[in-house]
Formats: sequence, structure tokens, C-alpha cells
Amino acid sequence: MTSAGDLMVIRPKRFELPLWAVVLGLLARWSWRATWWCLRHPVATGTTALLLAVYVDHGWAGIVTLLVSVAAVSAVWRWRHEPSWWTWCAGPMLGWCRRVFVYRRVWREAMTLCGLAAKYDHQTILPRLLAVKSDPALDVLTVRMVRGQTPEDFQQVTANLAYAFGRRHARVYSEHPDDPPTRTGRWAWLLRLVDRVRFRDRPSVVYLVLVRTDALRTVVPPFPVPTVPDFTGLPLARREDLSMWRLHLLATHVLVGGATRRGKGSVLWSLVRSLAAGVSVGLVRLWVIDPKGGMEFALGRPMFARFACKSFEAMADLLDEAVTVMRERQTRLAGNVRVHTPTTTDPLVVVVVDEMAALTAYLQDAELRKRIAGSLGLLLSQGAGVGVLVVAALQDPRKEVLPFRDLFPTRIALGLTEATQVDMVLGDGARNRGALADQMPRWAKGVGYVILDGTPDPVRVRFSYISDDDIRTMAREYPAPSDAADILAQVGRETAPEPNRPALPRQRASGPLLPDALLNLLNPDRQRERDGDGGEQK
Ligand SMILES: Nc1ncnc2c1ncn2[C@@H]1O[C@H](COP(=O)(O)OP(=O)(O)OP(=O)(O)O)[C@@H](O)[C@H]1O
Repeated sequence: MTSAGDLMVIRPKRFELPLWAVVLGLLARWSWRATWWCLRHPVATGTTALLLAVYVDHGWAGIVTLLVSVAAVSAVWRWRHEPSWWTWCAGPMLGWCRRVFVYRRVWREAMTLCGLAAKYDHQTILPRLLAVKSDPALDVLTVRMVRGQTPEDFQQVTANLAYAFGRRHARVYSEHPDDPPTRTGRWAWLLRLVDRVRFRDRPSVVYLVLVRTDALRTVVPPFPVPTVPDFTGLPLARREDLSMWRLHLLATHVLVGGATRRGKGSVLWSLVRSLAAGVSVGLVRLWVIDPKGGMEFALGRPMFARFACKSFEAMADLLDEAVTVMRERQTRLAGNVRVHTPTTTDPLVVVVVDEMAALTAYLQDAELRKRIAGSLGLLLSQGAGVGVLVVAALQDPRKEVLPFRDLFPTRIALGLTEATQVDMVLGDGARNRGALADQMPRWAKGVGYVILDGTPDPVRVRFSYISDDDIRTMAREYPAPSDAADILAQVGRETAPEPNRPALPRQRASGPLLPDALLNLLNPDRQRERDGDGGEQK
């Protein structure tokens, strides 16, 4: 019997699905997921299907034969053309393996601990790892950012990301880190179309490059001397991806900043080596200032058109003469060309200064220092366009030491002693974007950061090491021509005469430039005349 205190439990009638419907539903869901996975991973699906088909038809023997044939083809491909083997075969495969077995395993943890996970609507949203491509030295991760993030968010935690994935060096690029390759041949049109898609601008994506094998740990031997120097791409250093870093020397000045014994000499000598063939045929004139009494450059004396290493007076004279050459060229070339093209009659003059601070800050003689500063300022502000370039190295990049720091368009930072010096050499924000030049290990002599043309992201390179023997051999094989020092003799030549200008058609003088109302007031006849004209027109 039910009393007033008893609870009445009301249960809604449950709708129970028959078992066969549940099983059917689950099967449909799993098949849809499997189909979707297969569509998203066509290579893995195709490979598995092929292996299965071979197994069904020929058993284990068929699979072994297939694998051996594939390995043989791959080995021949690698032997015949390793770059394309890496691009189309080994790179994507290694990248896929590393994506699955390395990066995906720790992705959530790494993104969260590096502060790149975002919260939205009570959910954690992570950047998505879209693809991994490997080459012999690097892994390039394509990452879709969380809505609201920018590449700077990743750049600020570059070092954290590197260590999170067990690497020492990483770099973050907002655009594809590689340039599209130049395609030639029959299928070039098709490859260019593919490249257009591969290298399209993707603002929602960021590229994280992790250095897997540090190619810069080993000393880089000297590069072969180019038969004709290409001033738009002189081979100077090795990049992390094992490619060559080339310096664009036309119409620019170069500043090399680096603490003592970090290999500034190897940068300067690598440059001299890349220009050597031009020096011997008279296309390039090297004017060298070595304030360390010749300790760095005296070995290469036969290659230099001018050399000053002992007297500061001589160094100041050398710079003054460079200004004279610059002035003469300006007068001669003005109105003909905007940028000078080096020829044997009008060679490129490269003024190389080792330890610039000795001339601009530490020199006792104030008069001489002022004179040097004046010449340097003129050369740096006006010389690039007329082919009188300055390439300078210095240890301390502070403004007090080098007031014209900002006049060097191309900068290279080797190992530095303080974090603030990195931005002083490479420009604001370079350290945040990954140029950790202040954290160079002791072995990293000749390793530095450069900024590539057109991208703000720094690139780590190692300059070739030119030994004393290499310098001696080079100086013997590529001496400057006997008349190399005579460039100043050309300065006396005729300069371009003033062109005849046709007279401009002049308008009839109409008196002073005063408003009409005021002119009419001053000249009543003019007013009457105009009124009459107006009346006639009516
Ligand atoms: N590219 C390089 N690869 C390997 N080792 C290098 C390289 N450059 C320099 N070294 C080593 O580092 C040492 C110092 O090099 P270097 O004299 O060029 O440095 P620096 O910065 O010019 O020094 P300083 O400040 O005294 O002028 C050299 O003796 C050489 O052994």
C-alpha cells in the first residue's frame, strides 16, 4: 500500500535499439572513418594495397622481390642524381616517418609547454602539424597556426621549440623557406604549375625548420675560385641545408661583426677568394687596410692593388683616394647609368678594412680620426652605386665605435659577446627571429648569421676556412695586374661635358605672380580689357 511519504519514481520509457541496428551503425561509422583515412593518406594506402596484392598473387617471395627491386632502383637513382632523389623519394619518406614516430608523439606536450596552445570555448586548440619534409640535414615542419596566432608567436619561442624536439637549432619562417626551383626541359611547364601550388602564399601556415644533423659542425674547405666572379652571388659559406650561401656584392657595403677569434678573417678571406679571378684580370681592385700591422692580410699582398698596414696616415690617404675615385666616377657616370657595372677599364674597387674600430674609435690622433670618418662617411653613403665598396670587420658594434653602422646594407654576425649586440649588427628584432649569435659554442669559428635578400629571417652559415697555405697559393696564382695601383691615373680623364639643352618654349611674361583681383585693382586698363572681351563672348 502506498503512503503519503513514499516516493514515486517516474522513469521515462527507454527506446531500445535492436542489436543489429547498433552493430550496423558502428560498422558504418568505422568504414566511413577508414575510407576518410585512406583518402587522406593515398601513399600509405596505395603501398599497402600493392603489398597485399603482391602477397596474394606471389606470396612472400613476391614481396621480397618487390622490395629488393625498389631498393635497387632507389640506389641507382641516388647514385645518378642525389638532389632529385632527396626531393621526391627519400625526403618525403623520411619526413613521413619522422612525422609519425617523432613529432606527432610529443606534439601536444611540446605545443602546450612552449605556450602555443590556445583555449577557446573550454577547449584546448593546438597548432596542427600538416607535413614534415626532410633533407640530409633539416626537417621542415609545415604547421597551421591557431586562429589569432602570428609567425612572431612562434619566432619568440624558437629556441624552446628546438629543445622541445630534442634539437639545438631551429628557425621559424613565415613564408616557404626555399625559393621555387628554376625549371627547364620538356616538362618544365608542368613542374612550374606544381611549384605554383607548392610555393603559394599561405598566411595561415608557418614553417618550422629543425636542424637534425648540424652540417656546420665540420670545417668548410675553401670553395673553388669562380673563373669569372658573379658579383650577384659570390660563394662564401655553407648553409645548414648544405647548400651554398652566396653574397650579393653589387652596390652594397658589407659589415662583419664578431668577437675576437670568432673567424672574421675567414669571412674576409672567403670574399677575397671568391673575387680572386676578377682580381687577376683587372675586373676587381682590392684596397686593403690592415690596422693590425699586416698580421691578417700581408700574406695576400700580391693580390692587393693598394695596401696600408702600418701608418694611419697612409690608411687615411687610401680612404681619401677612394673618395677621389668615387667622385670622378660620379661625374662621369651621372646621367648615363644608375649603377656602375665593373669592367677592366672601370673595375670594382673593394676597400677591405680589418678591425674598423682602430680607425674610428681607438685612434689617438683626433684630426686624423676626423679625416678618416669624413672619407668613410662619404664612401658609405655614396660609393656603392659607383662601384667603390667598403667591406669592414669589427669586434664591437656599438654606435660610439662605429657611428656609420646603419650605412652598411649587408651585415654578417659571427659569435658575439652580448645579446644586445646581435640586433646592433643584424638590425632590430634579428635575435628574436632566431639569430642567437651570442650563444655560439666555442667550436663555432667562422659560423655566423646572415639575412637573406628579401626575407627578414636570419640564416646560419659557416664560412670557408682559408688556411695560410691556401692564401699563399691564391696570391701566387691570382696576383693583381702590374698597373692595378694606377687607378688614380684615370681620375684625370675628361669628364662628361654638360649636354646642350633645347630651350623650353616660354609663356609670354605676365608680370608678377599676384592674384587676378589684385592685378585688376593695380591695373584698371586690364580690367576694362577683360570686361570687353567677356562682353564680346556673350
Ligand atoms: N671558417 C672557419 N672554420 C674553422 N676554423 C676557423 C674558421 N675561421 C677561423 N677559424 C679558426 O679561428 C681562429 C681565429 O680566426 P680569425 O683570426 O679569423 O678570427 P678573428 O675574428 O679575425 O680574430 P681577431 O679578432 O683576432 O681578428 C683561427 O686561428 C682559426 O683556427
